[in-house]
Amino acid sequence: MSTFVEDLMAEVKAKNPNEPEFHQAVLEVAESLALVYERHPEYRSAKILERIIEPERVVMFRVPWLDDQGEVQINRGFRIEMNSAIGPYKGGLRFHPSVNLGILKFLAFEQVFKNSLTTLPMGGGKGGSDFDPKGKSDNEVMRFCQSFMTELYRHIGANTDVPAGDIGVGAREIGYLFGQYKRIRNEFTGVLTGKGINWGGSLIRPEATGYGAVYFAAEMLATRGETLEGKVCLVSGSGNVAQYTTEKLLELGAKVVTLSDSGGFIYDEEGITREKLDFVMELKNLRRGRIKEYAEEFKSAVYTPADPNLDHNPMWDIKADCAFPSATQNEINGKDAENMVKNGVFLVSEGANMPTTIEGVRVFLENNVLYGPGKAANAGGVAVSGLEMVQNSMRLPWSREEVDNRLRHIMKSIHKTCVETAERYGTPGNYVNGANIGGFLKVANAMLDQGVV
Ligand SMILES: NC(=O)C1=CN([C@@H]2O[C@H](COP(=O)(O)OP(=O)(O)OC[C@H]3O[C@@H](n4cnc5c(N)ncnc54)[C@H](O)[C@@H]3O)[C@@H](O)[C@H]2O)C=CC1
Ligand SMILES: O=C(O)CCC(=O)C(=O)O
Repeated sequence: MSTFVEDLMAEVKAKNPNEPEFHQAVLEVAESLALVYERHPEYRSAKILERIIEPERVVMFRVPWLDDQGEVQINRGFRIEMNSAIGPYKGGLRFHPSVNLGILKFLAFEQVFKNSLTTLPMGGGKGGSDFDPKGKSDNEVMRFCQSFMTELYRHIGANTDVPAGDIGVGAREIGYLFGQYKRIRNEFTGVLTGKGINWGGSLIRPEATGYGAVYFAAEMLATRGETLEGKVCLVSGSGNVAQYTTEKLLELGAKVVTLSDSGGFIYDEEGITREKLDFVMELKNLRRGRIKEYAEEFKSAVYTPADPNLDHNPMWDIKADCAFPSATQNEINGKDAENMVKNGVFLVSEGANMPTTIEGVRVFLENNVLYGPGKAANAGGVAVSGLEMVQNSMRLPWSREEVDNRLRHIMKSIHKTCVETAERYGTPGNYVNGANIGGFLKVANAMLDQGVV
């Protein structure tokens, strides 16, 4: 580790105690930027990274609501407005009991670089709450969302900060949040993305993150003259990103054999077909059930419950060619990464944000795995959110084909930026450096132009 990185990390840890995920995200970027700082001391003297690390604004607020029994419940709400050098703050809202300041800061920090890579004018932000939508009635979710927006509305706006979905925030939640914003502000604007198609949403936004992660994988494979046809793929998660990753993989002739949720994973050796995926979509999006039910429905599948006492996840110990982690942060540790390499996995395209630990990333890079980090591979979601903002400004919706073509083009361009930047900075094939440096340069140059703000 260079002295620059050591000093920076000591300060980050001292100023942001008890935020391990944030430290991890900063360390990964700082290590890449050490290569840039050797050539461009102007970024170092202007303390660009030190400024990016400090959120422009953090809003933390009380979210009181009444449950179906009439009892008062209190959650904590957050919005991290991380960086607005290249556009309005943009990034999702996460509703999950694990949400805290450190997790949202890591996500907002990643978002700054990711949004820059999309080529669209979007700054970085993230928000959410420790509210758990699991097991709540629609009315409870609505009352929570209305209370959340009753504070959040002051801080956001179509040209200021545009939230969207993330874990636990899908079409239902965005609908309730948008309804409350419109009621309070008395205006119909593109203040949120991921909206319903009849009220300002964009076609392909629900599919975009998953499709994008697969397009990115196809680009990586093309560098070795390969395609996804016939590849055996591990997909984790079973929510929005996992579902549309699976859909696109099936379309391109790959075989998907796993899906998971926080309870455990299913392994279907025969492969998840279109019909089985429809079952998962109904199970997760409408009935809001557990993935375990897949193995009860389809006899070709085996369900393995999650075991917190194991030092690895047996799902990552299954023979396969490609992996698409699409659940949550740090779901692949060093041991998992070793198991994957041992079992033949030679491509990892991250649909989730930071699903691989620092040790896991090291294993992938040392073993020449085609490793697409989340901030590049899953940027398709926010990219189509950016396209939703464009359509809202024009008050003109685009066709499915138009949006999908633009998404493909953006993923191709992100891939090209990663490859060319990694090469320019002396680490060919290293998508981590390519994404970190490629995302950084645009933001850093904008910050230099705009003075010390
Ligand atoms: N929705 C989007 O457009 C984007 C999402 N992402 C990332 O993709 C990942 C998945 O998000 P979505 O599919 O949108 O959320 P979702 O709420 O639709 O699905 C989340 C999935 O992850 C699983 N999960 C959550 N916590 C878990 C845990 N602790 N252990 C095991 N499984 C767990 C859930 O059971 C569920 O299957 C997250 O890392 C998110 O930040 C990244 C870019 C955009
Ligand atoms: O669509 C968006 O604005 C946010 C997507 C998101 O939260 C992410 O890229 O992690």
